[in-house]
Amino acid sequence: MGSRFINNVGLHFANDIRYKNEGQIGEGAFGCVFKIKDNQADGGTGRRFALKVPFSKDFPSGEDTWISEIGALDALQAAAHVVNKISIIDDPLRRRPTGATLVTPGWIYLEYLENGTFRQFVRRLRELNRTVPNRLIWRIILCLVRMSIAMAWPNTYGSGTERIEEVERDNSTQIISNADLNDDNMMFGNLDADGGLEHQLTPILKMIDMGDCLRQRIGGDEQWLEETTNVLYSISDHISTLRMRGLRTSPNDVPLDTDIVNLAMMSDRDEVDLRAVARDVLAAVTTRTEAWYREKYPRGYNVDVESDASIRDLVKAIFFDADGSSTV
Ligand SMILES: Nc1ncnc2c1ncn2[C@@H]1O[C@H](COP(=O)(O)OP(=O)(O)OP(=O)(O)O)[C@@H](O)[C@H]1O
Repeated sequence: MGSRFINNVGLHFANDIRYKNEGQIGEGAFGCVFKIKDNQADGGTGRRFALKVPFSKDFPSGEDTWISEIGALDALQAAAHVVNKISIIDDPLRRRPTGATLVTPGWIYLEYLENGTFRQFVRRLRELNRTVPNRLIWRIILCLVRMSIAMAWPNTYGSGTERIEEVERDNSTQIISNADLNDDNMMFGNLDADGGLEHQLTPILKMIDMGDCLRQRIGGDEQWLEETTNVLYSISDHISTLRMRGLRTSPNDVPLDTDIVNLAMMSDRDEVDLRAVARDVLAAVTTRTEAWYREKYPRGYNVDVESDASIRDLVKAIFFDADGSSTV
């Protein structure tokens, strides 16, 4: 879309010393995404955020069960594996600077996710051509499962502080599904020193683009099973991709977990139980430690690849170059 549109967004930020527009970082079919630096944040360390502006029309505010992107983001705002919508005080886009003729009915500010898309991650794994530890793959699968849990129990994540998604005992009365959960629509955030088992070694993966979401009322248990199975189908392609990237570069490497291989084939099944998948994946992340793999493969295998140090090393190679700046 035209540079006039981009310049127009720029004009709104140009005279506001609180922010620096660091330029366009993405352009999709329906809008532009900009990277904005907040000069005041954290005492001047310059936290970034993303600004998503549609070219025209509104964020489609759907017919039938389709919901708008803002609606979907609001519905899942407290889910840890969904990008956070943020608000800024005295929003520069609400002012009318001289010369600006920006025509857009809406925009959203999002937390800035530093570490690139799932697609870039997979490309980087291919380039590196190194054995991918099972423990790394399990952690990323758990992020995908957590996203599915958020979609399966949207009533739980509409408000409150951000929390890790957990399955609930009762089925929900509605679900939200993302018809476009492709590999460009998930991005990695940061490592989290307090992120426990899940995000201390591997950065969090979040759903970012919710422009094609459906909200469905659930009539009963059968429908719930059908719809949550569909939600799981939407992550199964990505698990298959991880399985394909689960390269073993030497016959001595610990083999790719057969349970990962089985999960990658879940779209062959008519019904998949989200609670069972969540339980099994969480159990794998929790119990399949380096020691677990060492016990399973006692002799002749290179189990070092499953160590925390090896995962850290690979994560550094995937997401950071030597000077610490992002490679993706
Ligand atoms: N929160 C974010 N942090 C960092 N980069 C982002 C963020 N959101 C979007 N981007 C960048 O902008 C690109 C486009 O974002 P997004 O998919 O949300 O836009 P879109 O216009 O809906 O695209 P499309 O409809 O074609 O999928 C992403 O692939 C990513 O590179």
